[in-house]
Amino acid sequence: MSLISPDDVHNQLLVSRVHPPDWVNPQPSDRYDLVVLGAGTAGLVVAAGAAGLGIGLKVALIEKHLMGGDCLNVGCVPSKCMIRSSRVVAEMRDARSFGVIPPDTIEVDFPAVMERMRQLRAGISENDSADRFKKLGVDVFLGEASFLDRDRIQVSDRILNFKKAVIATGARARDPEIPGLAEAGYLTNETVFSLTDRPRRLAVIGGGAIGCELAQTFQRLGCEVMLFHKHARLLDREDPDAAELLQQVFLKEGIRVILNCNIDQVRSSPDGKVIDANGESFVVDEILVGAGRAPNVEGLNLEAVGVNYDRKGVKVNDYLQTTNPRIYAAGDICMDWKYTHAADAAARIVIKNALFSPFGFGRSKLSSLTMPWVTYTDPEIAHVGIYESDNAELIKITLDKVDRAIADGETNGFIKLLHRTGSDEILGATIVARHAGEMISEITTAIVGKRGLNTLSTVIHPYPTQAEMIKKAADAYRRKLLTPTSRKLLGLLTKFS
Ligand SMILES: Cc1cc2nc3c(=O)[nH]c(=O)nc-3n(C[C@H](O)[C@H](O)[C@H](O)COP(=O)(O)OP(=O)(O)OC[C@H]3O[C@@H](n4cnc5c(N)ncnc54)[C@H](O)[C@@H]3O)c2cc1C
Ligand SMILES: NC(=O)c1ccc[n+]([C@@H]2O[C@H](COP(=O)([O-])OP(=O)(O)OC[C@H]3O[C@@H](n4cnc5c(N)ncnc54)[C@H](O)[C@@H]3O)[C@@H](O)[C@H]2O)c1
Repeated sequence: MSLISPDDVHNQLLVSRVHPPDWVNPQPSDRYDLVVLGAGTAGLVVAAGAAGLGIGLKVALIEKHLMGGDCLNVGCVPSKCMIRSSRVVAEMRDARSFGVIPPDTIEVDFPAVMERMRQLRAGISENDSADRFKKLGVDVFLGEASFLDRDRIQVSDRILNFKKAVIATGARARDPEIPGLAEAGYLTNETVFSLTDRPRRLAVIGGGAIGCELAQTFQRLGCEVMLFHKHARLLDREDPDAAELLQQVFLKEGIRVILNCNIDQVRSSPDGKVIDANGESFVVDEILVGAGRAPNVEGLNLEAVGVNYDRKGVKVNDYLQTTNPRIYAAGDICMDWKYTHAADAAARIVIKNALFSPFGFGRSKLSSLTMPWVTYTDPEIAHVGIYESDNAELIKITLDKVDRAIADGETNGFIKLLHRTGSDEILGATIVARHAGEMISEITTAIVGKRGLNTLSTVIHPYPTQAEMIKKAADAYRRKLLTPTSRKLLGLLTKFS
């Protein structure tokens, strides 16, 4: 049976790279300096980073399913490919406002959208391939890893002795435990990208990152989408104005958003799957669940090595060390930040702390990271640092003041920038814009480089770009500094100039 469906040429290429069917696990070394469990982003970065140093470290990497993990196979990559197709649809629907006459009907060839995604995903997969890691000097083992005792890990018929180990086994869709849901059947991120036919009516459970990105994508690709969310607003952990703006976009695009929802049960009927919620019954063809994540701890036998965990994942300290000091963890298995770039950053910390910090000297901390994130809806919502708080002053600039956004017809958005009261120190920002993800790094760079709004206001931004919004925010800060006295002083200066 194929490891990922459909069993077409693209998925065959993918599998040939990330879980080659004819792979023979190597004879293990006597003792590994590092054994990495899980070959998603975190595991791959740890293994490549340690082996790639060229200092003779013995590194083993174990993967039970597909190397590349969620991001490549069933997460970031396939979702962003589909989002791109769905943006084309949105642009075509909106074409008249640009003076372009669209065809009478805009047809979406859903199987072709999915095939494009599979083709691009297979193309990208080489980077995460077993062959590449073998060439880097990593011993790649395909099979399920399990700790035997404090020194040994078992994978299939091989036993690996380790000095240090890294748990990077990631997370999976959390079962929302709704009566009847399992019996009726549902999709998760592990199965939704295998669809080849478009469901006519799709329910999405969960209005977080997965739910929002995919609800909009499927609606634009021609499904009737109903989005069920527990809380009073979508993306409830994001800036409320950003979430409100997105909600308005969703409603305008025809997504049915059911908020404050409590799903009583799911049942099957001749007409489809019925969701009973908030006193109503909703009939759909497929249900996609994006209701948070559960850590992949099962089968690891963590008890044998004294690694503590709970329903949120493996417990780590700020150095990413588990309760067994020789075992570290990185990525979705142990972190609240469930992002590929966060897994990557954590993996780098693990390499440093596990291998290059004798007696604990020079260790790096997870809490020292400045972590941005982006929800790739349209418009995108990007965030870094703090949200609005009493100790910070807010500057808000809307995109309708930015020439390039006006020219692009993309004025639905804003930047909210927070700086320390009485100083130009940037504490956080939320950007809502079509390409907000491309803009947030300027703010992250400023925060990491300890540069404030005074510096940003001296940075020349090419005209016309939407990122000028950031410069406008910095200029607004400078204007706030002008007091009646300083204005008088400036007046005097002009007199003598
Ligand atoms: C739909 C979706 C879209 C996303 N979009 C984005 C995005 O746009 N940007 C972003 O930054 N993040 C995104 N994410 C999150 C991102 O995919 C994860 O944060 C990232 O993949 C975490 O990497 P990881 O290495 O910790 O875990 P994973 O990628 O889950 O990798 C863990 C690996 O361990 C393997 N494994 C598990 N148990 C064992 C075992 N016992 N033995 C051996 N191997 C094992 C698994 O098979 C898996 O390959 C998205 C996630 C989803 C679901
Ligand atoms: N662009 C990105 O970086 C990106 C994209 C997708 C996913 N991710 C990562 O993947 C992780 C998982 O995403 P997610 O969307 O599953 O989790 P999430 O935690 O972001 O959102 C899930 C939401 O579903 C709600 N929910 C839970 N049970 C429910 C129920 N029975 N009915 C209605 N609503 C319910 C929760 O209250 C929550 O708000 C996220 O933490 C995110 O970091 C990142």
